[in-house]
Amino acid sequence: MAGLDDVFGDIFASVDAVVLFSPSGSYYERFMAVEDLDVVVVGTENAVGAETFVELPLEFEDISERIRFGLEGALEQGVIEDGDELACATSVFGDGIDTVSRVRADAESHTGIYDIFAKSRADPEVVKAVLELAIELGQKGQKGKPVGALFIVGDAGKVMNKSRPLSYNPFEKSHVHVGDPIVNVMLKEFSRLDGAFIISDAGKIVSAYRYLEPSAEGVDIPKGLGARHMAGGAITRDTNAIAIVLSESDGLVRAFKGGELILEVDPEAY
Ligand SMILES: Nc1ncnc2c1ncn2[C@@H]1O[C@H](COP(=O)(O)OP(=O)(O)OP(=O)(O)O)[C@@H](O)[C@H]1O
Ligand SMILES: [Mn+2]
Repeated sequence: MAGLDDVFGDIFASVDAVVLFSPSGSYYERFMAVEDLDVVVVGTENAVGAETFVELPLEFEDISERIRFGLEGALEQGVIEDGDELACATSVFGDGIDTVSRVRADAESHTGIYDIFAKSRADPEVVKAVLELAIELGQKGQKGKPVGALFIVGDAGKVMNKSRPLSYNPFEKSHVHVGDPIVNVMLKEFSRLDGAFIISDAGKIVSAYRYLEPSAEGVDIPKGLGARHMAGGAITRDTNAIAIVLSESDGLVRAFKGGELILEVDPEAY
């Protein structure tokens, strides 16, 4: 098989590190036995007790997302560097690792996605569901027309204290959660209406039609955007919530945390 090693070997020749996605213990040990090799383990938990570990809040189904997200986290934690050549090994079909992909770490492609998932108070599944919903709304609009929407996720008690109702709250006595298909239909329907959705750390829809009243002092938002983005950004400085905002005017989905814009994605690119 020397011939195949020559060809496939290019994938891992002279890499700076090997990144193992959720390896088994014995698989990890085999890499640790290789001299002078930097090994980074990425996964939802550090099941192998790896020295260098990057936590993924979710086991991403999409392989390129899984790798992109893992590398962004690894860059953030300083365990790899911009420009590093990496052999990323993950499972695509089975339980074990079956695929190697050579990827160059690129700090420029930083999306901020790691920050909103890994460092938020809210459950990562909830953040993901709301982000997906905003992206879907951005792609489809409401009956073909562009819509805007504002979702405030996490730290709901404090957010409620810094806001007031614009109208009766249709979620008042309900116990519904983001991610349920029926709830997503409701949220899309209500997105035509004014104000913000307030969502708890665990994903419960606490309220719709909420008018946010944070102090907006010193919050910077991109030029051309108005009150929705200002209110969304500012509430994340006053509380530990994150804001996910779909702009009706430019169609982009943005996320704010700690008063800062940390993620900007074009729904059409998904
Ligand atoms: N303080 C607030 N709290 C909750 N919702 C708000 C607040 N201010 C504005 N909105 C909502 O945002 C909508 C759009 O407002 P505006 O055009 O000023 O925002 P924007 O940042 O330019 O967003 P877009 O890009 O979607 O137009 C309003 O109709 C209202 O529903
Ligand atoms: Mn506007």
